[in-house]
Amino acid sequence: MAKRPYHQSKSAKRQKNAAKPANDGSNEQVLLLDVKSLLSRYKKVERPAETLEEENARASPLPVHVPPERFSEIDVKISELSSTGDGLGLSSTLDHVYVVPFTIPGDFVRAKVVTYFPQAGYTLTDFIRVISPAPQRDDSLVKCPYFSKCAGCQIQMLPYELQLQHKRSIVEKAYRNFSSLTPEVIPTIGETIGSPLQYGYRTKLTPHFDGPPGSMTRKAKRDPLERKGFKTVPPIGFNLKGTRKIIDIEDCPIGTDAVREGLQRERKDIAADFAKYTKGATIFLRESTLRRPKLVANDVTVESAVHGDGEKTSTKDTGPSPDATNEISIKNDVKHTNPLRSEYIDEKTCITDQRAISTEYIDNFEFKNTAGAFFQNNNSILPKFTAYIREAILPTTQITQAKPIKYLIDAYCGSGLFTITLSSLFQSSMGIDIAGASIVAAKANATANNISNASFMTADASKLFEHVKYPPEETVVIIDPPRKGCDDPFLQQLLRFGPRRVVYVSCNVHTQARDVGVLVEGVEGCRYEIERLQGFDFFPQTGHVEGVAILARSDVAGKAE
Ligand SMILES: C[S@@+](CC[C@H](N)C(=O)[O-])C[C@H]1O[C@@H](n2cnc3c(N)ncnc32)[C@H](O)[C@@H]1O
Repeated sequence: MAKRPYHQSKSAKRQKNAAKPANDGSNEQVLLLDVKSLLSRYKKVERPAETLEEENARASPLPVHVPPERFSEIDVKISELSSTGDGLGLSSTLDHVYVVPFTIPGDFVRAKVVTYFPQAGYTLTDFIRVISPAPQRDDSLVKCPYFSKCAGCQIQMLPYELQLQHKRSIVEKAYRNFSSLTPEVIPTIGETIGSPLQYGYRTKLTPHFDGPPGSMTRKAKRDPLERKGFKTVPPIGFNLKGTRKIIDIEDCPIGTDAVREGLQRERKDIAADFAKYTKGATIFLRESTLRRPKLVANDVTVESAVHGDGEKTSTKDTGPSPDATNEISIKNDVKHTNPLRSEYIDEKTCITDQRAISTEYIDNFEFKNTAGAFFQNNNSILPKFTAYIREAILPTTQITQAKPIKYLIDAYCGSGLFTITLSSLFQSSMGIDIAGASIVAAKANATANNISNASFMTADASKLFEHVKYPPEETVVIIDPPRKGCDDPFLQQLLRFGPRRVVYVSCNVHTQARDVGVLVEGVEGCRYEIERLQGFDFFPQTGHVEGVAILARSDVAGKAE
C-alpha cells in the first residue's frame, strides 16, 4: 500500500474520504449520498430553451457557488434531515449543501463555516443559533444542557413520533442506496418500534478527559517521570460536536440513574485527585443489576429466615405477592430454572472496572458478562426486541414438503443474548464470537439459565462453516455483526451453506443493507427473499437506529411459506 505523504494534512485525508465510493457505511459515505441525492433533485437542467424569455435568461451564466470564508457566519434554510442526524440546507445557487448539526427541516439557522469539500459538494458547519424555528421543532423537549454542543445526541428537539418516522426513512434510504437491489424486492419498511424509555435508557457511558497540557512532550513520552499532573481539574465529558475537544459534562440524561450517579462519583474522585493524573483516561460506567426476590407470606413457603446481610436463605416461590414486605434471597435450584418471577427487587449499581462482572436480566434470563465486553446498551427495549425475533425467526406457515426448522446458529453471539433467549424454539443452538471473554460468559450464562442445548465457540464467524453439522434446510442463522458489517468471505460461505432462514440484526443499517443485497443476489442455487425490514429505536435522541432484516431462502422447494 502506498504510504501517505508525510505532509498530507488531516484535512486532505478528510477531503479524500468525503469523495470515497459509498459502500462502507461510514458516516462520511452516508452523508455524501444524502448530499448527492439532495443536489440531484435541484440539478440545473440541461435542455434546449423552450421560450424566448428562457433563452434570454440563459444568456446570462447561471450563478455558481462561491465558498464562504472559513469561520465566517452564514444563514441557511434547512431542507432535510440526513441519515447522519444533521440538517442539510442548499446554497442559494442550488449547487452546494451546508451541513448544519442540531437542525431539522424548516429551521432557518445561523451557522459557522468549518470545512469545505468542493468535490463532495458540501461544507461542514457549526450550529450557532436558530433564527426562525421549523414548525416541528420543540425545544421544550430538550432535556440536556449540553444539547447542540455535545456530539452524543442530535435530535432531542424532535418529538418522539417524528424521531421514529425519521428512523424509518433512514432504513428506507439505506436499502435504496446501499443494497444494490431493485425496489420490487425491498418490502415496505415497517414502522420503527419505539423505546419504552426515551431518556434514562443507556446502561453504558464512557466519558473521558485529555492529559494535562504539555504532558506529552517528547521527553515525557520517553520517560513517565517527566510527566506533569494537572494544575486544575480537566474537563471530563464527551467531544464537542465536530471536534476532538472534550467538553465538561456534569450529567447525561440519556444514561440510566445508576450510570448518572456513577458519573457524579467518578467526577468527584477525579476532582479530588486531579494533580495525580499525568495522562488522559476514559471513565468506564456500566450498569449492573442485583436481583433479589421478595418474600410474600401468603404465596411463598419460607424454609428459612432472612439474614440481615442478605446471604442465601431458601424459599419456594409459588406465585405473585402483592403485599410483599420482607426480602429473601433465592435458592440456587429455583434460580437455575429461571422462573418468570412475579416479584423481585432489582438494585442497580454502576461498575467502573471493565474487568468486573456485570449482570443484566432480559426476559428473566440472567446474563453475566465482563463489564467491558459487548452487551446491548438499552435494556428497556430488549424484551420487545427479543419477542419480535422470537415471533419472526421461524416461518409463519409450515409447508408440507419442508422439514421443520430445528437448529439455530448465532453468529457474532456475544455473551449469548439470542442463543439463550431463543433456545426453547430449537433442538440445538450454536453461538460463535471472536471475543474469548464473551464466549466464556455465554457458556456460563447457558449453564446458569439451565440451557443444555446450546454450544459456543471462540472463532472468527466465517470459521463456523468448518464445524457446523446442522442440515441447512433445518437451520436459521442469526447475524449481529459490529458496525462494519460482515466480510465477503463470511457472506459467501453463508450462501454456500444456505440456511433456510437468516435474521440479520445490525446497529448500522447501511452495512446491513449492503450485506443483505449480497444475500438476495445470492449464488447459483441459493438466494434469499426479504420478508420483513424494520427499525428498533435502541438509541433515542440520536440519529442511530438498529435494523432487523428477516430473510428466507427463495429457492427451497415449495417456498410458499
Ligand atoms: C453487535 S455485537 C452483538 C453481540 C450479541 N449478538 C448481543 O446482542 O449481545 C457484535 C459481536 O461480534 C463479535 N465479533 C466481531 N467481529 C467478529 C468476527 N469476525 N467473528 C465473530 N465475532 C465477531 C464481537 O465480539 C461482538 O460480541
